[in-house]
Amino acid sequence: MSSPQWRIAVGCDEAGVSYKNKIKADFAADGRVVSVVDVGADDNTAYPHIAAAAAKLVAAGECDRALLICGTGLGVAISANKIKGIRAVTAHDSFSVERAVLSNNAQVLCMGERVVGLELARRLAKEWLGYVFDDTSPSAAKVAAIHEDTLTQLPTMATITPTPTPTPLTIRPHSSHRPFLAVSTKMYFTHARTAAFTTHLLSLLASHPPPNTIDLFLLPDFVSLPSALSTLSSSAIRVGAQDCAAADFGPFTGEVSPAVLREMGCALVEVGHAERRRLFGETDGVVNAKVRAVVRNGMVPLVCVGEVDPPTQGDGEGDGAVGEVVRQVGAALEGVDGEAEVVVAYEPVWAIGAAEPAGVEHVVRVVRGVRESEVVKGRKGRTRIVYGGAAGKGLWMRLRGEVDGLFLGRFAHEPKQFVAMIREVGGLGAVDG
Ligand SMILES: O=C[C@H](O)COP(=O)(O)O
Repeated sequence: MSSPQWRIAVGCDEAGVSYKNKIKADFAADGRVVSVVDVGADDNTAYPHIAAAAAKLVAAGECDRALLICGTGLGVAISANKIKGIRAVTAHDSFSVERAVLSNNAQVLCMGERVVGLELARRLAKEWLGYVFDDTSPSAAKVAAIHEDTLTQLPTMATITPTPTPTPLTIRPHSSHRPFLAVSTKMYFTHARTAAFTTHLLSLLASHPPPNTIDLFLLPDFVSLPSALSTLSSSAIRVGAQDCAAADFGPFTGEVSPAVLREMGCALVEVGHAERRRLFGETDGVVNAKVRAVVRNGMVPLVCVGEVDPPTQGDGEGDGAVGEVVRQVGAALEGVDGEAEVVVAYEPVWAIGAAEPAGVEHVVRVVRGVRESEVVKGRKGRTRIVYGGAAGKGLWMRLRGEVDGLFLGRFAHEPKQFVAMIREVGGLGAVDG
């Protein structure tokens, strides 16, 4: 058998620079290596980004293998394994390096500069080049099983099991749903600002990881969707769109198809925002057609509803709002599969763009009214009701247990603000600075 010709990606964080450079030079001089791509600049880039960049080259078929170095070899392995199709291992002994390839067909080898001596690391990297996985070996079926859907795919929103709440019923009387937290950039951002927002968000989350108990979404403008999807692909933040067409394809110049959004990787589509109803004349019928289009394409609709006028004394403390909002929810969900997952965003129109959110009592009254309405109670699919409209820091502590999450706008347009909200909803402490 002819000896393999490897295309190898190498990378490291600041703790692994000298080993990475030494082994990279070894590879360059090794006749079994045809190319070496160094994804790690010698700066202070955090290891998850380096590891993901190298793993993506392997996943995309642009490299055959990757060798990653950090302080322990652990963080880079964990990060690389987040990339679909990647099997990354940390190994510091000859037998493990051999089995990593022959038993596990691992394409990514990780080592720790603070764990193993340089000469051993170089020797292991050299040995590693000599192993080739045998597709006909008994290990092949086990390796294939690693990537079966049940093991590798994150649960879809519809199948995520709600987190059991340890909080007493008196504090969380109306909601045991997994919290939902989304931020829309509306049309406030340039494309460059969206890119800077996602990059900064990633770096903040690297040092302050979000709890995995919340569904997190960013809804950028359409044009910024591809880069946001790419940048956030290995993070806990999923990406959604702010609107879509009611049809999948056809002569609808300027529209964006829900099928294309799905194809791009969107999981959520906002429909019926008050600004679209007011500025673009979207009626209940249009909103309903779009909700059906989103569900038809396998995504979750974020259905925006809300009364136009603030409550006045003598309207039964907002009962007029309850009736109007329940009516809007009913219209939006008409003909929608009752088993489909839906997120309803209660956004009083008068609170959107305001300095303060609606009062807690008002929100609670309307949200309870929607939750107890036949249109929601009759649904089998998970139906979360979240609040939006000048939502910001501190609001979750006042509304939790009554709403299933928050839909954020201006007050999460700085990455630090969004991270602060994530931590608040996740029950984590504030971050200094
Ligand atoms: O899309 C988000 C909501 O409309 C809330 O926006 P806002 O918080 O800037 O008022």
